[in-house]
Amino acid sequence: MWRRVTSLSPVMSTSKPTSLDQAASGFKIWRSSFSTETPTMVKDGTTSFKERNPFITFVLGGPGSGKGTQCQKIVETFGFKHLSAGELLRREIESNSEHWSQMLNTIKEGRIVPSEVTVRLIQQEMESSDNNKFLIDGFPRTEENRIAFEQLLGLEPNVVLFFDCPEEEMVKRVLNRNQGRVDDNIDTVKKRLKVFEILNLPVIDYYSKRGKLCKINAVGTEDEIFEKVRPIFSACAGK
Ligand SMILES: Nc1ncnc2c1ncn2[C@@H]1O[C@H](COP(=O)(O)OP(=O)(O)OP(=O)(O)O)[C@@H](O)[C@H]1O
Ligand SMILES: O=c1ccn([C@@H]2O[C@H](COP(=O)(O)O)[C@@H](O)[C@H]2O)c(=O)[nH]1
Ligand SMILES: [Mg+2]
Repeated sequence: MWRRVTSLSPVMSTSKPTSLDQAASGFKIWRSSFSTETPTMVKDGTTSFKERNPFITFVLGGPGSGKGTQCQKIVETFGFKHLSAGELLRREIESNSEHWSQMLNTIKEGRIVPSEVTVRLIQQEMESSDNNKFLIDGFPRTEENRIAFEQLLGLEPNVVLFFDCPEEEMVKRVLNRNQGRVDDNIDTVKKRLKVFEILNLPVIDYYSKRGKLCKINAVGTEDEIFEKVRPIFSACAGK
């Protein structure tokens, strides 16, 4: 019942002056204060992150599709480092970092935080990790996110998981989650579903065309779903 998309409403902020950008014009000052320097530059003979040749998995799916739940199981079984983009943003808000109130409002509205913010947070976590296998959960949300990540880090994902779940099931799971998230309410969930359909499905389609997508039916118990995930990583981990 929430699948109909009537317009490209103000769901994200882009770096080019499009109509979407105008709709999100409240972000302009916020965005301009973030550095665009590429932190992967080699400094003083140190190795760039790209040269570590990390194994990168993007984990995508609508709100409540079970991304975080399955990431936890992948971590336990295959030893990946789990980076949830939403969690990194929530941590920034809790630490009262600069722009915390814009981030909070964006999340309450189910919209997308500018790429430079999210990519910077993900990049910092990756570069400071000893682990070289990453699960990047809930990112990229938009084509702009995807391009920003690939350009700034000079890296593409090795695998993209897509947890495909019916909307009714996603709504039920989110509303039962009980973790005190500001976006776990019916109004925000409707908006997040719309944003997912308009902005995230094209990213999923892009990786499908590149032969990188593993689409998983996310209906069933958590263990049943993990049994569909396991073979994807078993091949490279020998488990
Ligand atoms: N297969 C499942 N069956 C029933 N409930 C599930 C299943 N997988 C996860 N859940 C529950 O559904 C809720 C949402 O799961 P989870 O947080 O993993 O989703 P998510 O995709 O990370 O969502 P979001 O994008 O909102 O962060 C949680 O309460 C979780 O315990
Ligand atoms: O790359 C991202 C990831 C998340 N957001 C915002 O955070 C919320 C919650 O994300 P979850 O992955 O569901 O935890 C999401 O609805 C967005 O508002 C983002 O802007 N960019
Ligand atoms: Mg999650």
